[in-house]
Parts: sequence; C-alpha cells; structure tokens
Amino acid sequence: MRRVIRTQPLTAPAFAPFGDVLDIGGDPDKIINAGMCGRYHDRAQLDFSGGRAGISLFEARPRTLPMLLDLVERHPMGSQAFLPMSMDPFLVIVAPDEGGQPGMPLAFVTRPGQGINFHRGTWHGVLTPLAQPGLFAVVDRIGEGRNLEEHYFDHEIIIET
Ligand SMILES: NC(=O)N[C@@H](O)C(=O)O
Ligand code: NI
Repeated sequence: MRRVIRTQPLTAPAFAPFGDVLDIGGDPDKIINAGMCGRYHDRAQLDFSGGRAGISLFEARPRTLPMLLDLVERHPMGSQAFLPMSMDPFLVIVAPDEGGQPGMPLAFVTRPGQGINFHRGTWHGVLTPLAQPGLFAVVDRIGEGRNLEEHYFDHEIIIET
C-alpha cells in the first residue's frame, strides 16, 4: 500500500497535540534589556524526567521533497526541541499514538525563524532540514534509560508539497 501525505504550514493549534511551536508571533510577553529586546517567555513544555536538560548541535543533511518516510521515533522519557540556527524552513513530521504504534503521520513545514518542541513521547520524524546548512540546536534529555523507540513503517509513505 502506498500513501501520500501533503505538507501543511506549521501552526500552533495544529501542532498542539504533539508539541509547542516557538516563534515570535504577536506581542512579546516582556520587554527587557532597557527596552531593546522582546522576551517571548517560557514557550515550551520541557520534560527531562530522571535526567537533565542538554543542548546539542546537529548538522543534518538536507532532504528534498517528495521524500519517502520510513521511520518515526519517540522519546518516552523526555521532550525534544529543534531550534534552527538559520532562517530556512524545515520539515516536521509527527504522528498520533494508536495503542503504542504511530497512526497516520502529519507533515508540517515551518516558516523561517520557527522552532518546535516535541512533547515527551510524541512520535516524530528525525530532524529534517530542507536547505543547507542543516544546523540546529537541539534541547533534549540527557540521562540513563531507553529514551529512543523507533518504528519502521511496513508500507510506503511519500511526503509531498
Ligand atoms: N537521536 C537523535 O539524537 N535525534 C533524533 O531524536 C531526532 O529526532 O532527530
Ligand atoms: Ni527525536
């Protein structure tokens, strides 16, 4: 069986069941630094249970669309944030959990300057830039325990614009 999933723009309401969208839409929560900076305060639900927060840098090879989606994964012990260090859109794949297996995935494309934070246990595609440099800061759980569960699809899923 072959399924095609079309990308859609990333919005906070559509992404809410899966995680947080980090962007500077609307007014800042605070004006700081002598009026020189807007702070969009505390915008993600972070979770590092039994471990600690870590910041890593990922240099990922960009993908082109259409692309074959063969794998999603989840981190049962912590959240994971993808914070681009460029102004290029990237692809964000998520899927609902259906009895411990991923359901039908959704594919979002970010606007320049948007980041995301997957909530703990959210099925997601791995970091997928769409342009060079695929440079991201990733905030996730550092600690003991099995924090990676992978699922390989047994049917073909194509992600298209
Ligand atoms: N495994 C790892 O460091 N990265 C993945 O979790 C990912 O979602 O890209
Ligand atoms: Ni991950």
